[in-house]
Amino acid sequence: QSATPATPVQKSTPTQLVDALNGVFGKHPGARAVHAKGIVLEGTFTPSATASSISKAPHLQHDSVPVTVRFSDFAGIPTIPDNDGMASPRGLAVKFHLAGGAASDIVAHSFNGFPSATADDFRDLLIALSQSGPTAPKPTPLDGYLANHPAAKAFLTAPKPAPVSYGTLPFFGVNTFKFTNAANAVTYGRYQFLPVAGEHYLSDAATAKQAPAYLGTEIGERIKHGPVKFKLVLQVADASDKLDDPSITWPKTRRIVELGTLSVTRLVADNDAAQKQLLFLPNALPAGIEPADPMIDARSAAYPVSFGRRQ
Ligand code: HEM
Repeated sequence: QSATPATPVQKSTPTQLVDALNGVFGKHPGARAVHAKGIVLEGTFTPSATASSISKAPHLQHDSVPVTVRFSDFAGIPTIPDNDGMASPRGLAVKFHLAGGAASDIVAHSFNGFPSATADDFRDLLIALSQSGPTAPKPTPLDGYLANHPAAKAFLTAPKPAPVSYGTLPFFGVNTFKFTNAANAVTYGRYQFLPVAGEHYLSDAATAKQAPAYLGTEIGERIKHGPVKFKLVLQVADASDKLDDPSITWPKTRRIVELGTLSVTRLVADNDAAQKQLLFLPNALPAGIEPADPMIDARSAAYPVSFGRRQ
């Protein structure tokens, strides 16, 4: 792996990061600062035979574990229509319920990349966005930001077609984790959830015809006919890959190791109560998995600020 240079100290506080999200989407009482509209389901995760070669984490050994899953639209707007442009990228958050009441989380989205290399950069982008509404004089702060941040420009302009289903989209962990197996061998990698049903998107014309809550309705119908499954795989870093910059997408040629199968089987009955009470933390990790990118801890400090505000 590339030697990581001394990490620059993060300047933004968790509160400033959440305030910056509120600056873009507005404040919506009771809602998450981003990924505000979602749906909670349950199921199981079954590790693959190769998972324990990567990590000694308990859910990556032999036994299946129960999971709670939340699919979401991107925007921090709880009424966002599922067919709106700001609903992408979609989110997938998974809570693995481990023995003894412990839990471990993965929080992923449907784009293989991130607009910003660091939490500070992300806050700068959010502030530029919030200052660049339709009435802002040109060039806007966002124009200036994007001129100097090609990864952010690529992220914002990349096509993000609406999916047929939450079950027909791949989701990407984006940040890099360090995995240690029982023999102390170390692997660096990024999670990917690959839909077993395949990737399926709607045409623009079909997207425009969808009901505002079509994704929630669709997933409820789909699971009546059988589990909605994803392969959880790890994209393994090459020696040349930068571990702490999620704005750089690694090439598709990287080694992929299968970690297991996520099987989503039922809707949670009181969905509003479940969404309110759920808090996913990217750094909720058992022994055998550690953050390898400082954005993971930055995210995990910001999420509880949003959680506190929506209680
Ligand atoms: C510095 C970067 C980031 C910041 C400051 C940030 C901030 C937040 C905040 C404040 C929430 C709401 C938490 C809550 O109320 O429970 C959230 C939720 C979420 N974020 Fe991030 N985030 C960042 C990076 C990312 C990345 C890289 C991804 C995808 C790989 C991501 C995906 C999600 C998803 C899917 C949710 C919804 C989780 C749920 O269902 O409860 N975020 N984020």
